[in-house]
Amino acid sequence: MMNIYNHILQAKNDGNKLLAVLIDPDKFQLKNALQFIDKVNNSVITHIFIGGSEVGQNVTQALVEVIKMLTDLPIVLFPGDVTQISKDADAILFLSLLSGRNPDYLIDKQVQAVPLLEKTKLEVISTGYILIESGKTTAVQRVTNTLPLNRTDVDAITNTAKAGELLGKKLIYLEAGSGATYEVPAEVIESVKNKIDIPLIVGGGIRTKKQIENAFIAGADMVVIGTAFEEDQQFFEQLKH
Ligand SMILES: CC(C)=CCC/C(C)=C/CC/C(C)=C/CC/C(C)=C/COP(=O)(O)OP(=O)(O)O
Ligand SMILES: O=P(O)(O)OC[C@@H](O)CO
Ligand SMILES: [Mg+2]
Repeated sequence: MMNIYNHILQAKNDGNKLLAVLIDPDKFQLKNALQFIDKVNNSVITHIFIGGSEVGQNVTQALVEVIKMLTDLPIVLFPGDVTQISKDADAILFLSLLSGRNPDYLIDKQVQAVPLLEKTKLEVISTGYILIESGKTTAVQRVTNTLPLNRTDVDAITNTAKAGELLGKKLIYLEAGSGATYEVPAEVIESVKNKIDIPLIVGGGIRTKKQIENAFIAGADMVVIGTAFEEDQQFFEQLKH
């Protein structure tokens, strides 16, 4: 099987858009796994992301083990902390929070992660993570004690993304934050897309098919959705037509 990053790169080059469901171990009930993952398997979803800002110890490992039994889709860790590293996932977004100025989330968590990653075969995907102001204080902002970038400051966001690419990041992730009031603006996505060559992921506050399409049209290669699937499983149906 092609590795996960190369598959994302190929999809980007072929113009095949990708859609990830974000499962937050903090909220997901294991007893619902069979029914939920069955819906995921029968949808247009291409990736399963697992992560959260505030997740208890060992919860992620148990969740990954169960989900892995239920799907052939790639399982990608999207961790808020080193405690969310599970050897049974396929890959990990190795995030550095480029929008903030908190050294813990720029480099320290990553250093702490190294001995844990060395015990796994996880594919490590270096990702520049950029939090964008979205109408309310999000969990990422609270946990990291950083400020998001102003959603109207397109230049600052674009330059941050470009700096990430120049630093060698393999992906850029524009994040409005889970449950965001406003998703990442299309003009921000467009501007970043025009400046970088690496794949672009966009997430936070996307709740309709139209918003997904708008993000793709603006230039997102992958969209990530958590809340809309959590709160309304009819959303799987809406995506079919
Ligand atoms: C390097 C390793 C292994 C860990 C640190 C990784 C870094 C720098 C993370 C950045 C900051 C962070 C807290 C990211 C979390 C991203 C995430 C999974 C968000 C998902 O949503 P939640 O923030 O949990 O939303 P809810 O409020 O809906 O629960
Ligand atoms: O829960 P939602 O608002 O879909 O956001 C998920 C987001 O954190 C992924 O980037
Ligand atoms: Mg959470």
